[in-house]
Amino acid sequence: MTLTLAVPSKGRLEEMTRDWFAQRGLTITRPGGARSYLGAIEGIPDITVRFYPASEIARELIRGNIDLGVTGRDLIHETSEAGPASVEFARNLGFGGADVVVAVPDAWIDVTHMHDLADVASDFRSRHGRWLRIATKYITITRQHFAQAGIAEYRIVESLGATEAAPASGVADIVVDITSTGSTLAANGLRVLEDGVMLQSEANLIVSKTADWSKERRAVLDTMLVRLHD
Ligand SMILES: Nc1ncnc2c1ncn2[C@@H]1O[C@H](COP(=O)(O)OP(=O)(O)OP(=O)(O)O)[C@@H](O)[C@H]1O
Ligand SMILES: O=P(O)(O)OC[C@H]1O[C@H](OP(=O)(O)OP(=O)(O)O)[C@H](O)[C@@H]1O
Repeated sequence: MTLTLAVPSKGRLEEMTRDWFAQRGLTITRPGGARSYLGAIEGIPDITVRFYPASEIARELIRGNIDLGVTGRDLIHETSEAGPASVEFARNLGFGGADVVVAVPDAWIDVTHMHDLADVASDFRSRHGRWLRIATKYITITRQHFAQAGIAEYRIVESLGATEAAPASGVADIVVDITSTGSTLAANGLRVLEDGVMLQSEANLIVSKTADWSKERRAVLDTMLVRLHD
C-alpha cells in the first residue's frame, strides 16, 4: 500500500521542488538518472515518486491516478473546470509564482480595463470584419474569465509557445499568458489590463480528492503532511 507522489520532471519547478522537500528533511532520489521516471523518498518506503511534466501532474491529480503531486495552481485551473474542486491544495510552496493575465498592445491607449475590452470586442467584427483573436494556451481560464466579464465575441488562437509574439506577428490581437517579472510582455509591446489578472499562481503540494483514500492510505498521507508543515 504505497502512495504516489508526482514531482515535476523538468523545467523551473523541478529543482525547487527537490530543494523544498530537502529543506524539510526529505531527500527525493532518482536512481535511474534524469531520464528515469521513477524515484523515491529516502527513508519513506510507503511513497513512490514519479517524475512527470507539470501539466501531466495536474491532469493525473484530477483523474485520481496519482495521490499527491507538485504543480502550479494555474495548471489545475486550466486542465478542467472541475479541476480545483477535484483536489486539495495542501501546501503553498512559495515558488513558481506568476499571474495569468490579459494583455493588450501598448498602442491600445483607450483600453485599460476589461469593460473597455468588452466594447472593443463587440465592435471588432463590424470594424475589422472578423472576431477579436486571443492567443493563449490557457483556454479554460480564458473562457471562464471572459464569460464572467460578459465578453462572448472573440476567438481563441491556441498558442503553445512564444504567445507574446502573436500580436506583433499578426496571428492574434491580444494575449492571455503567464507573467512574473513582466519583461516578456514589455519586450513585446504588451500591457496588462488594470483588472486583467485572472489568476495568481504558485507551485503547490496538491492532494487528489478522486484518488482511493482508504484509512491506511490517508494515515500515510497525514504523516507525510505533518512532516511537511512550514
Ligand atoms: N515566468 C514564470 N515564472 C514563474 N513561474 C512560471 C513562469 N512561467 C511558468 N511558470 C509556472 O511553471 C509551471 C510549469 O511550467 P512549465 O512550462 O514547466 O509547464 P509544463 O507543462 O511542464 O511545460 P511544457 O509546456 O514545457 O511541457 C506552471 O505552473 C507555471 O505557472
Ligand atoms: O514575466 P516574465 O518574467 O517575462 O515571464 C513570462 C514568461 O515566462 C514563461 O516562459 P518561459 O517558460 O520560456 O520562461 P522564461 O522566459 O522565464 O524562460 C511564460 O510563458 C512567459 O513567456
